[in-house]
Amino acid sequence: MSPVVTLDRVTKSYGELVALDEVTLAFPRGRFVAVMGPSGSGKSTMLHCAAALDPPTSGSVLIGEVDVSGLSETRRTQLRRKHMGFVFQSYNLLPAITVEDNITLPLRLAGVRADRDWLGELVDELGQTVVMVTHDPAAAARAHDTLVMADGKVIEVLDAPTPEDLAVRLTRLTGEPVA
Ligand SMILES: Nc1ncnc2c1ncn2[C@@H]1O[C@H](COP(=O)(O)OP(=O)(O)OP(=O)(O)O)[C@@H](O)[C@H]1O
Repeated sequence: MSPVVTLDRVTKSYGELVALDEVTLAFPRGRFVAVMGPSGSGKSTMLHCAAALDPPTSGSVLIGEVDVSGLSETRRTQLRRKHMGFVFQSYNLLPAITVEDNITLPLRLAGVRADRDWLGELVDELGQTVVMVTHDPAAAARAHDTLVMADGKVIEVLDAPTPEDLAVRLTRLTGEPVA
């Protein structure tokens, strides 16, 4: 069963730049959550902190009961391999293997065989949590909830928005029409 991921006042700074600004939120078990927002709003930074890829500058990240913010790189890697699957934008995918294999790669690196019959039913049947960063309102509208980010903050949490709702909100934020 996938754990709930909780961010409590998580800030990530790169020098003077505050990429993530005191973000507090929870990714509940069994939810499919989309993350939208203008380029540079902090979507990837938030996801990297939530998935224990990067440690926050301040605040805490809990994966289940475990506070991962102060863990060593080695411990974070062990935790990721057990609990997380990743599909990055194309530059980070391994092109020779399938999407399914990309998702289960961390599990297999940890020496665990993924049961093929379980894959796909992940969210609805097994309570897996899926977080998807996208610029596509139609893709985000397939999620249960959509987080909208701007300037390192989560400015809205929308419950089952339509693609049109999302396009209007993003156009307001970016000043450019969203397809
Ligand atoms: N490793 C880094 N070093 C310095 N600045 C960074 C680093 N990673 C991200 N940033 C900065 O942090 C801010 C947030 O970046 P982030 O990649 O999280 O935005 P994003 O919303 O995912 O953008 P995009 O939609 O373009 O992928 C940006 O100003 C970015 O330049």
